[in-house]
Amino acid sequence: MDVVLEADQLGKRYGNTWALRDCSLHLPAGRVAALVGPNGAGKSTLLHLAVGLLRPDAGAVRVFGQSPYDNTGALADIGFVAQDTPLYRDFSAAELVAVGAKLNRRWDSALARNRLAQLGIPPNRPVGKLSGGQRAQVALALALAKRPRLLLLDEPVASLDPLARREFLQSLMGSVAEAGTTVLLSSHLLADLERVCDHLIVLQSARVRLAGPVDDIVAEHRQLVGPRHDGGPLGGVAAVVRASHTDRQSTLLVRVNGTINDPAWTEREVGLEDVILAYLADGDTAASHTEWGVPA
Ligand SMILES: Nc1ncnc2c1ncn2[C@@H]1O[C@H](COP(=O)(O)OP(=O)(O)OP(=O)(O)O)[C@@H](O)[C@H]1O
Repeated sequence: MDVVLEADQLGKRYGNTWALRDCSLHLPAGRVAALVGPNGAGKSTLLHLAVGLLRPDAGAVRVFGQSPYDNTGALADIGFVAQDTPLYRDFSAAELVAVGAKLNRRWDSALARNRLAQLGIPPNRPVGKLSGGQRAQVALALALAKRPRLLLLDEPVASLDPLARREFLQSLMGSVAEAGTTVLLSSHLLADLERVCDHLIVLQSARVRLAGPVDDIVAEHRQLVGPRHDGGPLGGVAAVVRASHTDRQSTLLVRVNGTINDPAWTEREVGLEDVILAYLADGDTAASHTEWGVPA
């Protein structure tokens, strides 16, 4: 299994606060990975470390076996679209495509032009005068034209309308499947991610909560409904991720490590979105309450 991106006890700190901590994960080649987590969880920080814009304060990140901060040569193989898709605002889309051709080894101008024409993006208007969604489309077309082996996208579809979002994700899937590109994209739109991603990384409060292939993650989790359960071991259950109770009944989202043989429990399969929400639901906000001087 070729590993494209690997983090080992990776950490980044701003002052006394860790934006990312003890992050260990690997992303195999050819995967389309979703990076999810609440605001401030550390998603952009991880992407910025992976593209060499930030230097780790602990541990290491390697992309194609190299540290991206120390080996700028590796950047030729990485495409990155930052959050809010920054672009040179006085340049037109056509000019940006032409500049890209001068700056990149494997640039596919035809791909960018065709995409932007199909989307009806005016080629000669300064991109600063396009709508936010149109600007995002320009940035994405440029990232695809680079023909990267690893594509990092920080909330790429946040400013797109629903139709454009669907179209973008479909065409992203098409072009990455054709070229075998590995993709890591952060988003809050879980339903979109469930459709297109085959790998998942969940960050919360600067730490990795869950990471791995989507099929394995879904297969390892179940919803159990049964008599009220206030703790204690359950056969076949490795961990209770989330529990809700009425007087007589408990509904548990669990990670299983065997067969649930107790007939008192009704077992149901769960979707990826349910699993993600269960992991994110028990967020730790105590520190924030302390900082604001209000009771938790
Ligand atoms: N330049 C900075 N200086 C100080 N703290 C920062 C800086 N950049 C990020 N942080 C902090 O690091 C943490 C992680 O931020 P990050 O931008 O990685 O989160 P995120 O998961 O991408 O959030 P969002 O979904 O809101 O984009 C947050 O607590 C944030 O306030």
